[in-house]
Amino acid sequence: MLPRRSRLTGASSSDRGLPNATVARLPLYLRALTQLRSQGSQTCSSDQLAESTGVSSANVRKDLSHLGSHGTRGVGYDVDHLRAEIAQAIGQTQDWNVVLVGAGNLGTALAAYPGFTSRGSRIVAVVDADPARVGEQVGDLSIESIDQLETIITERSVSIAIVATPGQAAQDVADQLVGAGVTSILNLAPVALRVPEGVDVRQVDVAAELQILAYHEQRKGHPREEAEVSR
Ligand SMILES: NC(=O)c1ccc[n+]([C@@H]2O[C@H](COP(=O)([O-])OP(=O)(O)OC[C@H]3O[C@@H](n4cnc5c(N)ncnc54)[C@H](O)[C@@H]3O)[C@@H](O)[C@H]2O)c1
Repeated sequence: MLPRRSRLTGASSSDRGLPNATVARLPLYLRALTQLRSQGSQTCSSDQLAESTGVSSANVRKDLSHLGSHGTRGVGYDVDHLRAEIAQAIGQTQDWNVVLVGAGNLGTALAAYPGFTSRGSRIVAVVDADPARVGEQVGDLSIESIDQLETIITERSVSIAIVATPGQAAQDVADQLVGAGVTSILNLAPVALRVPEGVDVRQVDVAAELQILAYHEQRKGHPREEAEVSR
């Protein structure tokens, strides 16, 4: 039995190559470069990439230097070449098949979103534990039973899963996913998943992001309150 621990990918430097902070920004550059290309640009500067991604120019240059791309002085980066390099680095030279578990409010909204495909991930199955939901149409897919999970993962070459179940079901679902061969999980449920070594977990929590913004809002309000008191 492999050791299991609560594990989130992305908190520190990756031991497999690029720093995790760089990996997290590469999709932003790819999106910006795709847009530049569609507007007819053949070259771009680090300042342009910084502007359209919200990353500092210094970080853009540092991130791209990890790929061996340094640009040409006075010209910048070749858009097509850089797109190809980034796509290669983040594995977007192939489509990744994704299974989505939990066809509730959040799950169905994600499953019906058509924008993942153009960015390298394709939801190939939506599964749910509620028999009443099985057969219901979500976007192009019809909801399948959780009992089919293992077969779906094997037959459709799924390596990535999205967990959109209630928190109390998420660990059990993660165990089933890992048991069936999934090695990357995007967890939307508000629980820390325990997974074996070699399985990557990313956690997305909009409520936590809002709490961070609330913290900054509170800090912004603080000096104003002090100014009012001192008047
Ligand atoms: N990450 C975020 O920012 C964020 C935002 C909103 C909600 N959430 C979380 O996302 C999850 C889903 O939220 P929702 O509003 O869509 O909930 P929901 O209740 O509408 O849907 C949950 C679905 O999961 C299914 N389910 C339950 N147990 C299952 C199992 N063992 N296997 C397969 N399917 C199972 C249910 O039948 C249901 O269809 C919750 O955990 C919620 O807290 C996260």
